[in-house]
Amino acid sequence: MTLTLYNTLTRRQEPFETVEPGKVKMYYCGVTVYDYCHLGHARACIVWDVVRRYLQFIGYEVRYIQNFTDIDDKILNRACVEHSSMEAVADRFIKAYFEDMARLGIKEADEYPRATHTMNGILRLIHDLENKGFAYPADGDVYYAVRRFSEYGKLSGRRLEDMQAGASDRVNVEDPEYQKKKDPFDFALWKAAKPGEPAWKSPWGAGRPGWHIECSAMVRDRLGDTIDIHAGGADLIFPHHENEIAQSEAVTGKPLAHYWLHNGMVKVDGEKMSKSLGNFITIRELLDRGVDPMAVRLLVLTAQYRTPIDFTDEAIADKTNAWQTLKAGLLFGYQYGKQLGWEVEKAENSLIENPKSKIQNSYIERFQQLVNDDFNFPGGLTVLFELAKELHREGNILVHQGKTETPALELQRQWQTLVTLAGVLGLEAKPEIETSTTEGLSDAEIEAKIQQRQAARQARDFAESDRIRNELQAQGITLIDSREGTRWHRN
Ligand SMILES: Nc1ncnc2c1ncn2[C@@H]1O[C@H](COP(=O)(O)OP(=O)(O)OP(=O)(O)O)[C@@H](O)[C@H]1O
Ligand SMILES: [Zn+2]
Repeated sequence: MTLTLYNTLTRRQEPFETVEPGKVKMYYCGVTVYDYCHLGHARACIVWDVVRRYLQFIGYEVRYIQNFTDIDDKILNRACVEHSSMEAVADRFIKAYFEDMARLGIKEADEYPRATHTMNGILRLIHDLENKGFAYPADGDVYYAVRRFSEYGKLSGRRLEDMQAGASDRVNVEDPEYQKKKDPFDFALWKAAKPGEPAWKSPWGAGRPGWHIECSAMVRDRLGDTIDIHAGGADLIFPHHENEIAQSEAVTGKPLAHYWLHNGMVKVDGEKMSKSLGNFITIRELLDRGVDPMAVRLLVLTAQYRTPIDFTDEAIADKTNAWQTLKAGLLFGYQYGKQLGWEVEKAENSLIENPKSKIQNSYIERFQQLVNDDFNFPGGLTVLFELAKELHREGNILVHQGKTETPALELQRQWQTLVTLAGVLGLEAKPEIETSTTEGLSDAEIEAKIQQRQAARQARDFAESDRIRNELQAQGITLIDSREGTRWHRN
């Protein structure tokens, strides 16, 4: 079974082959930290989190780096409005980033480089570009000479000539940057310090780096000249990633990344959800409303990762329902394991030690076959839902008939498979939280209530009998009356 990926660079789906066998070097262009993260960022972070988890699941050792852009005009503007510093604004929103992502169950990257901590690498790259004739200083700024890089446009498929035709009437000749550039398409690698702005020393005078060079330097610093996967949102293909390629490859003469992968946008009424457009909902707002983080994950994973998603309240409601189904399957073992004679804790531990030993089966194979096709997570999810529905059905049979159709050991394997595959997608149901509402009543207490209700019924006190039923229902316990007596189950 081979993993094949759609590569933005070649516009084809290709077999995945790494530079070093068994190892993946992966870089994701993370957030510019000037505000809380919105659902668009959540999508990007969830997609790359799951890509990393999946690569690990199929046996790769993954080194995953995600940056924070902590030098930017937008951060400076916010600092100015708040009478604060760029560093303070960045620190605040980096802290918020970690809080939000933890709530969504995003695993931390191996490292989170920041532009401000990569200044030497940035200066070295600009220096090398200048030495090789790809950069020129202009009045304290330094620009990249786009026309010197013959492959410019290879990622986005844009040709300078076409862009020129389209852009000629949009160029602002009054713009001071325009005056300094030799060509309107050249872009800033270094910007001369402006009064009151943070600045770093450089051979071209005090200033700060441009956005694109930050990433080129961080990739090189942490991962080397050529990496396996460079990821980011589709909005970054041009100019950001095109410029990263121009900068890095002009210096090293080697490909920056073999696979360029891009997640589709979260949209609102057809437009990109974006901080700058103001049409966003933050992750914390959404979760504070009571939306389950796993419903957000499902919203992201039920769409192919490259296609756009429309964010609507209905979509969230729909995924919340879907999560209930999956959750029921994931909690099966905790709910019925003891009754079925499993040793749940032992089984879980052995899963952690050796996830594949216990669960080699056709479900895993099918899951892998589906996901190997360009990270088809929606396909993979169908396997999870199949397992969850089956377990849910067996749970109902157990409650009503006192035994299951499928042998207990087979059910245990199915449950373990479901938990493992869900873990690959970062989907987790926490038994201590999910069952906490019923934890107040032990099995014996529930039985006692049922006895009381039985007595009330015999005394034809149906109001009292209903009261007890409703009281139990409110605590997540359903009663089922039959000729043999009353059975119960936790919902
Ligand atoms: N609406 C969105 N849907 C999917 N991914 C997004 C969306 N908005 C941003 N991203 C991705 O999130 C990452 C961080 O984005 P960044 O902080 O640069 O946001 P941004 O695009 O500048 O913000 P905005 O456009 O909201 O002002 C990038 O990889 C970007 O492609
Ligand atoms: Zn980047």
